Amino acid sequence: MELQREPVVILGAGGHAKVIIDIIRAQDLYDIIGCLDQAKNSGHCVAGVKIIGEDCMLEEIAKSGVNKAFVAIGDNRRRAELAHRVRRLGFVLINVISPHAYISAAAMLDDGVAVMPGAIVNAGSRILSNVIINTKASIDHDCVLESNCHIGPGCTLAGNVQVGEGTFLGTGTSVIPRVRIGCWSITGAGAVIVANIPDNALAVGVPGRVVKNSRSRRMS
Ligand SMILES: CC(=O)SCCNC(=O)CCNC(=O)[C@H](O)C(C)(C)COP(=O)(O)OP(=O)(O)OC[C@H]1O[C@@H](n2cnc3c(N)ncnc32)[C@H](O)[C@@H]1OP(=O)(O)O
Repeated sequence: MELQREPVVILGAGGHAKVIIDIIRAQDLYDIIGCLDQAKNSGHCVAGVKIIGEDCMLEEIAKSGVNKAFVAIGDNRRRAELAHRVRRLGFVLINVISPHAYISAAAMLDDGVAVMPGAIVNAGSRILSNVIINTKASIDHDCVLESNCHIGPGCTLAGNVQVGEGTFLGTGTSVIPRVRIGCWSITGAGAVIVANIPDNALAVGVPGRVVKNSRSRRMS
């Protein structure tokens, strides 16, 4: 008997959404009813999926009986805001996990999480809501990734690392064991983090040093 796929709506239609669509197709659990984006892009397609309108259509979509959504937006603050809004409208946020990622059975994932191809999540790690674990990133044992953070492509987190809410780790960041990176911070591509990083900091280099405040920057 063929499995019934559930309908899901995607918020966002950029490069990140393109990868999310690819993984949802590989998961083979959901039928994508369309993407929501800015009005000027309505009618266009992303990875073969139609942009059916703007976020203001969410209520109408909910009334039509669709109750699954995914926020496919790389910017951490915007993703957090939209996730809050779709939950208030009664949607359930699905997890988008590549079949080419390894997730330990002893790891815990909340909702709205994206795990891209080649990523690894080892035993005892906790991944909270709306986190992105990008391509080939590895999260070793007993890490905690707080909600709305984004672990960029190729990052390596050793054991017992904590990443605060809304933080973005740039491509190829490495973090040694037991370090905490605070909330809404950013690390530059290739940074090696060997000591705790406070909230709202931008840290770059080897070893990673805080060079400025992260507040004015986009998180992607
Ligand atoms: C699938 C995907 O694509 S997911 C998205 C992945 N995206 C990324 O990985 C982006 C990573 N981004 C970076 O590394 C950027 O360079 C950022 C975020 C660190 C730049 O942040 P900004 O606030 O624009 O900082 P700015 O460019 O002013 O740099 C500040 C200082 O840090 C230096 N710097 C910037 N990036 C780095 C880096 N990766 N490593 C070392 N030094 C760096 C700059 O040269 C500058 O030094 P100076 O003050 O001596 O001139």
